[in-house]
Amino acid sequence: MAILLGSIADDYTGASDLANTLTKNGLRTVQTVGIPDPSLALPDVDAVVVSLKIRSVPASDAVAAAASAERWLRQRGAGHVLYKICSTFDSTDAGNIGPVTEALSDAAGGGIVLVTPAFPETGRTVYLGHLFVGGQPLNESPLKDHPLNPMHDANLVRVLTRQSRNAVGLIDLTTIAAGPGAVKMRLDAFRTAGVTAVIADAIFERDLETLGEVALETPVSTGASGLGLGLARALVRSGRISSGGATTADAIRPVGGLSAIVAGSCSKATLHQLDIAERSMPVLRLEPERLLAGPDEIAAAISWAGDRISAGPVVVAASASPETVSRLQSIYGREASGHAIETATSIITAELVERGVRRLVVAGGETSGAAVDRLAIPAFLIGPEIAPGVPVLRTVGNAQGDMLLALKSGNFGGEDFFTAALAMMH
Ligand SMILES: Nc1ncnc2c1ncn2[C@@H]1O[C@H](COP(=O)(O)OP(=O)(O)OP(=O)(O)O)[C@@H](O)[C@H]1O
Ligand SMILES: O=C(O)[C@@H](O)C(=O)CO
Repeated sequence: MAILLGSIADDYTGASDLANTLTKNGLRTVQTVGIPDPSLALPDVDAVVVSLKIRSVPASDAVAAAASAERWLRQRGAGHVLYKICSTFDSTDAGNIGPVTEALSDAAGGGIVLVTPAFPETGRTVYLGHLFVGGQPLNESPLKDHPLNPMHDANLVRVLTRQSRNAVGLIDLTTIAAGPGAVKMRLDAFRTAGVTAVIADAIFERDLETLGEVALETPVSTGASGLGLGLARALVRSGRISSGGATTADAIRPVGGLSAIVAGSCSKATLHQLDIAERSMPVLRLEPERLLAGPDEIAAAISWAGDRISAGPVVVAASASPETVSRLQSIYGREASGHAIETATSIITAELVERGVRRLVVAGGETSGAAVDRLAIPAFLIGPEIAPGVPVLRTVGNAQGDMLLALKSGNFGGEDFFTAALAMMH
């Protein structure tokens, strides 16, 4: 299997978001969970998205994991590797976007890297290097209260500079509107000045098409699904996609079994989706303090779900408001509480699957990563889109048999996302 485009995603929901975008734009795509075991038979595809859980780990661990994935992708023919980051640039001053971008660039011989988290379809735009989430600058958006990576600066040149060894440049919208030739000239000037990463503005899909065309001529880029769209369209335009396009129908053949939703995302969108779900299905709100105190809360949740699940889908949620999250973090620490809650939600997920759940929605990137790892699912085929950035996924090579999943990024999906997702999974 020779692939045209490789991607390393820093979390699992982000990986499915990108895989969805690549599929919608004509690339046959598979999402793997980590570097797949050689024994796993992967379908014939144009693009592979390797999901890693490296957004909120120490930078040196993120660099090592990304470097191995890059080698694996290059060995399979990938001429370009996109490092898929969050469209809200989730990271801290300690990394990991800067260190991983520089390491991937070094591995590819040291070229300049285009960086943009723009994803206009979900309201993420970049202007003069400043990231907007809907109508708000990043630092005024709900991302200011993110449990793991609170974002307090909308100026991405500054944010990336704090994470990088080398200088960071900006390619502004005026240059991008002038087309690929103008962008290449600007990149050349930056390269001569020793800059190794540039934040690129993008507001409309046409900006991302320009950036995708330029990026495809370089070995590495860093961005969200918008840049994926640009790269996919550039590949299709180049005539190098021979497959006649991607299809998603096969991925949603019915799997039967029970269905459940597990949420660990504390994002504003998820909190509202949980309130709406409460009107139509049983929702268990876990007590985070009790989750951290010992195994009793996990056992109680499994028993609560076991009593109800044969009658219809159930929801188990750790999610809480920013005030509750900060109170917990001030007692137990940010990383320790996040990690303990992810472990708890992943144990509950695995127990639900043990009891026959085959259709599963997980809300939150870190939460999804922990759950998918515990289930040891090796890879996913990409099905149709439920909401922008969230496709139905079908497991490949799963020990429990075929399952359908949706891994929802915290801020994605309309208010009825959970019922909409389950309505597409049979
Ligand atoms: N009640 C809570 N108090 C403190 N932390 C919590 C609570 N509930 C969940 N968490 C933690 O908050 C973090 C949420 O991150 P996660 O990536 O799952 O969601 P998200 O950031 O909304 O999603 P995404 O990364 O896809 O945008 C996880 O580490 C989770 O364990
Ligand atoms: O880009 C996004 O916003 C999402 O795919 C994501 O990465 C959230 O975890």
